[in-house]
Amino acid sequence: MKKTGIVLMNMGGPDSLDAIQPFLYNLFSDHNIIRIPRPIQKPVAWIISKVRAKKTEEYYKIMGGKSPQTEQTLKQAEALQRELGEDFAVAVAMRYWHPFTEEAVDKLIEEGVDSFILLPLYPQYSKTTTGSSFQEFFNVYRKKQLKQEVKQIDSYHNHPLYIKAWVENIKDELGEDYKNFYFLFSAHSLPEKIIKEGDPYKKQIEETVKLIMEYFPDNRHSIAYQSKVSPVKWIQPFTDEEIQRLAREGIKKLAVIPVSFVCEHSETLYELDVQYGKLAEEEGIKDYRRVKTLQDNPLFISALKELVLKVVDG
Ligand SMILES: C=CC1=C(C)c2cc3[nH]c(cc4nc(cc5[nH]c(cc1n2)c(C)c5CCC(=O)O)C(CCC(=O)O)=C4C)c(C)c3C=C
Ligand SMILES: [Fe+2]
Ligand SMILES: [Fe+2]
Repeated sequence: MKKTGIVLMNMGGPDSLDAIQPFLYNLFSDHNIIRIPRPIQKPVAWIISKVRAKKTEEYYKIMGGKSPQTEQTLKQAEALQRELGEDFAVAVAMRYWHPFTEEAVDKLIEEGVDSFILLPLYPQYSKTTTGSSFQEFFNVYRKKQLKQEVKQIDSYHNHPLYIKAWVENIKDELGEDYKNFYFLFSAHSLPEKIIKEGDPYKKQIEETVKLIMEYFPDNRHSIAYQSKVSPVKWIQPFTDEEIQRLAREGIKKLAVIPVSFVCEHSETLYELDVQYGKLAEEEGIKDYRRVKTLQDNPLFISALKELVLKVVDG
């Protein structure tokens, strides 16, 4: 019987306070995410990770000492495995922390898979995220001299079930009162240069938002970008500045929708909930809500299943 290996790709997050610096070192060593001249990338990554770890530690402490990303991604993998059944084997491949891509590939080889499907947990494609995970997979694939067929799913920012999962989470959070909320979609920002080089990420975010808003024709909305890291120019408006602008406009009921994320981590639990929740309160926004990420929402897991089956049917 043939078996297909699903490589469920995500960023990964520190699973303890001690893991923060090595996690950051792996991240800053990646030329796809931050372009430091190659000969000095690793030593510079070591220095930046040492410095940044101190700041980052503060918010992982508030989150209970670790990122919940790994646990939630493993839950998504279990749910997808149940949906797909025994002709498939699902393994999680994290880019910057355990379980790493090589661990996922070893697990799938042990399970005897005949082919691989690469499935990123990034609905919108960016070469900094999905592109980097694909590259890492092919590094491992070449190193192990594998021969199995590989297919990849680049993005699914407009998949109807992915859109419906967001609609469901928004209505679950806001209830009957949803019509009275301003919707602020917050996506991870990127250096402007990457978009100018042709990265489809921003266009795909805009399309996801347009499709979600077809279900909410009477709500006002806008898009903003969060989590700028380096001193270069990043895509704007920034989420905190947009919250301040909306407060000045007199918005009192604000729903923030973390549209580029499918599980919880520092960008949602610390930045959106703690930092921007406080900012919204200070700015006079009376009802600030943050819609939860999709995690193992059955509609989202069905979207992933459909994407896989479409590739298999080919
Ligand atoms: C250095 C530049 C970075 C780019 C470009 C970038 C793009 C990018 N990131 C995500 C999603 C996540 N990033 C997360 C953490 C994180 N990202 C960067 C840097 C860049 N990201 C850093 C330094 C960190 C560590 C935290 C910090 O020090 O601020 C996470 C959370 C990990 C966790 O806590 O579990 C996510 C998720 C996307 C989607 C993206 C581009 C589209
Ligand atoms: Fe990031
Ligand atoms: Fe980030």
